[in-house]
Amino acid sequence: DDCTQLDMIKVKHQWAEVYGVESNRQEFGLAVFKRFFVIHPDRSLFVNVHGDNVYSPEFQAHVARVLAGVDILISSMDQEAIFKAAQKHYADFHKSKFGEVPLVEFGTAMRDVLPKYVGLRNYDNDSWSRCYAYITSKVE
Ligand code: HEM
Repeated sequence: DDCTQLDMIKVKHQWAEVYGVESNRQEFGLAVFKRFFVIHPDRSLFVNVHGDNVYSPEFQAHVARVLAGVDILISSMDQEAIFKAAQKHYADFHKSKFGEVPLVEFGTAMRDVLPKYVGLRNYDNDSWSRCYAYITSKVE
């Protein structure tokens, strides 16, 4: 299913609660990665960023970089040319260094954690599913 204009508005708005100035984005990111490692226990790709200790400064800095990437994708979702360029940048980076990465599992981890940070009443799982699929869709 498509990530519609309305889905984008909702996701951007809810993302602001998670990642905006008044949020605790570091705590959110840590929760996502903890959940991700439950779903996908293999941490071997993350040795360079101290994946064995998610509380280490090295891993926390990695978390910040990934969330910044998610922020760029979400922010540019409705500006096709910029979005495509950003998406290609991350796709090429992961592909050249690691081959396929478990993006579906990462999305599940995000959606498992999001309701706690967005607020259950506002959280729209369907919009997040559709737009996460969009931002992680295959690039030509
Ligand atoms: C939408 C999803 C994702 C985004 C936006 C994203 C973004 C990023 C960014 C911005 C970096 C840092 C690049 C740099 O060094 O400047 C990174 C590194 C990395 N990402 Fe992702 N990522 C995503 C999902 C994943 C997933 C699911 C995996 C699963 C294995 C993964 C594995 C890695 C690894 C292993 C690194 C490098 C760690 C190191 O520095 O050694 N990423 N990612």
